[in-house]
Amino acid sequence: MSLLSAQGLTKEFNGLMAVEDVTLEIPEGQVRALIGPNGAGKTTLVGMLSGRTAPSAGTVIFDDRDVTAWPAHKRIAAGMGYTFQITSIFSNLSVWENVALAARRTVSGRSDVENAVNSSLERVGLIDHRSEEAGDLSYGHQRLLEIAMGLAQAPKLLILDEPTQGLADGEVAAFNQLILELAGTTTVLLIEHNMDVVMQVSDFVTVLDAGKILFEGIPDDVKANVAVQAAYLGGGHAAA
Ligand SMILES: Nc1ncnc2c1ncn2[C@@H]1O[C@H](COP(=O)(O)OP(=O)(O)OP(=O)(O)O)[C@@H](O)[C@H]1O
Repeated sequence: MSLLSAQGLTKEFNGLMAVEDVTLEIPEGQVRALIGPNGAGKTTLVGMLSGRTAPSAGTVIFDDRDVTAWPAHKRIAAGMGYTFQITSIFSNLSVWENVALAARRTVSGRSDVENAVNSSLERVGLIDHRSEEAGDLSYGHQRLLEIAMGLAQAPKLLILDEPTQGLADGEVAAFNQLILELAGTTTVLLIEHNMDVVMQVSDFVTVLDAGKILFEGIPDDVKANVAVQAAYLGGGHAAA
């Protein structure tokens, strides 16, 4: 069964088709990667899925409900979580308190919030940093804190927007491990430029190019596809 289903999603900006007639099904438990060259429409598509961008046409069904007209906060409450940007981290609050603030948006009751915060910090490997001021964390740890803030909301679907950007190699490896551990319990939509990460953690890949789906398949098939190589991976020749 699909947890998220998008049909015919389209976004036009003053005549420019940023996303055109995209239909997408994400089954429960899947780690789905969304890739594509700069300007392909990834951010616009995810904006329509998460409620930050109103579509020009199309529908979004999440967890069996038509959420197309729902604002972002209502979708978050229904189980659609996405990583917070570092800009939404309060740098002079502790790591723990930042995650608690996120958790309180969907989890109620003191002990449930505490459990959500502790387990999220454990999952991303930041539990030993819980008392530190968030602003004192390294860049890589701040990115993991964003993920912990998303996880603390106990999402059915976790949307990660370029989570490995700016991470050191060792931190990327830790991120991969985290996603592999989440797989099966949390459905993940991952916008990612790092192809090694995509190959290692995703079950299925959607390739967007010029606002349309160019190809969908398992990572090995995406890697082998000539049109994808031409559009995105920088090699080969597109089929005519
Ligand atoms: N608010 C807007 N107004 C006008 N055009 C926009 C707006 N947002 C995006 N676009 C255009 O829509 C197209 C898709 O942009 P989008 O940011 O969704 O692509 P992307 O795949 O996320 O790119 P990147 O990988 O660089 O983040 C681009 O041509 C962009 O210039």
